[in-house]
Amino acid sequence: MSSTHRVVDVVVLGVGSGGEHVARKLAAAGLRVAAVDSRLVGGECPFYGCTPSKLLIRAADALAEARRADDLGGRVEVRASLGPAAQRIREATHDWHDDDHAGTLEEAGVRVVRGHGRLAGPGVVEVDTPGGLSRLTATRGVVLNTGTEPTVPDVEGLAGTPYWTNREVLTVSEAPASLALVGGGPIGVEIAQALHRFGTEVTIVEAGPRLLGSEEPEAGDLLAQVLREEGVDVRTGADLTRVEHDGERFHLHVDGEQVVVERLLVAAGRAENLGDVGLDTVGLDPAADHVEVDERMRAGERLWAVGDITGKGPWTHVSLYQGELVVRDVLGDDEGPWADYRAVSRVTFTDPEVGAVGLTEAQAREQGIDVVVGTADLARGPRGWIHQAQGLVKVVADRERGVVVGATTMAPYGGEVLGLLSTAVHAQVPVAVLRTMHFAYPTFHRTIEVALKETGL
Ligand SMILES: Cc1cc2nc3c(=O)[nH]c(=O)nc-3n(C[C@H](O)[C@H](O)[C@H](O)COP(=O)(O)OP(=O)(O)OC[C@H]3O[C@@H](n4cnc5c(N)ncnc54)[C@H](O)[C@@H]3O)c2cc1C
Ligand SMILES: NC(=O)c1ccc[n+]([C@@H]2O[C@H](COP(=O)([O-])OP(=O)(O)OC[C@H]3O[C@@H](n4cnc5c(N)ncnc54)[C@H](O)[C@@H]3O)[C@@H](O)[C@H]2O)c1
Repeated sequence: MSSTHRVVDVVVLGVGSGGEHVARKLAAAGLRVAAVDSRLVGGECPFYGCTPSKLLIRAADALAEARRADDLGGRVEVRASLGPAAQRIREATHDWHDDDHAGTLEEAGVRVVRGHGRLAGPGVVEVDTPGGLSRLTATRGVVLNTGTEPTVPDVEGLAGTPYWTNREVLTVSEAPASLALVGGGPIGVEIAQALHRFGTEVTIVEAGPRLLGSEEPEAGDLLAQVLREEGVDVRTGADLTRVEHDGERFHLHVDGEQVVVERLLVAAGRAENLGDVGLDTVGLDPAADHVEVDERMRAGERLWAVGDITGKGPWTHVSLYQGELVVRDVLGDDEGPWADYRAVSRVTFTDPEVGAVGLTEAQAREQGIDVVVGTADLARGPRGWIHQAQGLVKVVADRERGVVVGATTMAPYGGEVLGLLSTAVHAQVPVAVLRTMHFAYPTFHRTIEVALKETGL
């Protein structure tokens, strides 16, 4: 095996959303940049995450809306087919080839290196490439962006069965007849509802007491109700003790019953890719859950980290936000502002969508905030009633400071409705000021006014 050595300014190790942004921007600024990836340059989001899942959901929502027309405007016959959505996904992912990412990085002057990379001391990365060992020395430093892998729970019999993770389910071109999902987090609920709308018989097996366990309990409970009304079998607090595959079907042993399905999707969380990236060579603990970063995303000597591995929020927009901070730090910006996670927003793209920003009520109480909440039922608002939609708005406010510190907007396009409250949390707009706003009639966001009033602030 041969070995090569190259000196650059910056090495991006793992090219997810934030790493790709860093590599492109620093190369455009004239720096010598190498970007190392062992799989697809661009990471999970464009190939197996956000983009394909949202294309699937867009198609499934169109089916649901067409079915609603039956009650509202006349007879509509829906014959669902996954074909067009699968085709759009294939186009968007270039059939799971990363030319659009790696190629454009190379055009921007980035040297793309394929293979598993590891830190080998401050500013040094070694890559197992198909042609041998490649040693990269980064004079300014390394940006670590190695992301996550699906976690597979330790359930008897599960290992060795042909289960799917997000990486398989988003590549299919036909909806399975039946599917069980292990996990009722964002991946589980989004895919469960979408495939159910394409005709798949769906069972969600969630060990925790509710769906979307990290969000407000009211949202998880209402989502379970919505999914059940739609026909999804939602089992929360479920104890999955064993899985078998008989060559054709999966048999799940859940709470003493058997659930028999054609396909099984494991959506039970993610594990950070930190075990084999040489963290010990830079004085960091390879067994830690996350890489600790400061407000400039610095993680050690000549080392920055961005994305899911920082534990600041496992979303693409957080990775991109952090990537931009690294770009500014590398290019010598001394002004800031630096990282601020008070108003991190996120959206689960079910129907209705669950948008959230900042702290949940429980998190605010844990922080010792004198909490006051306001909750309002979207169905009682004018547009909620017109649309026969279900949803809610919950605001979590700091009584002492009179500002909103967190909020949930569950509604059709709830992720868009969230914008107003994201601004409120980010800019610390007093509740008293928000309550004097004009809320257009009859919008979904009028329900925010009701929730704000409920706080009594
Ligand atoms: C199904 C699904 C849907 C999602 N939907 C959304 C959504 O709608 N909105 C949203 O904001 N987020 C969503 N997410 C989360 C989002 O995908 C991630 O937060 C996002 O990809 C950011 O990840 P990252 O930057 O940490 O790196 P990743 O995208 O995880 O990329 C890490 C890269 O590092 C590479 N790598 C790892 N180790 C090494 C190594 N040792 N050597 C070389 N290369 C290595 C990997 O091959 C990979 O390319 C979704 C996730 C999933 C799974
Ligand atoms: N719209 C979005 O922004 C979006 C969409 C999908 C995924 N994501 C991100 O991707 C990441 C992964 O999503 P996820 O849904 O896999 O993770 P998650 O950790 O949020 O949820 C996993 C769920 O699986 C359950 N679980 C774990 N082991 C189980 C078992 N043995 N039996 C039954 N249930 C079990 C957990 O209780 C949990 O509710 C998340 O961090 C999420 O934020 C984001």
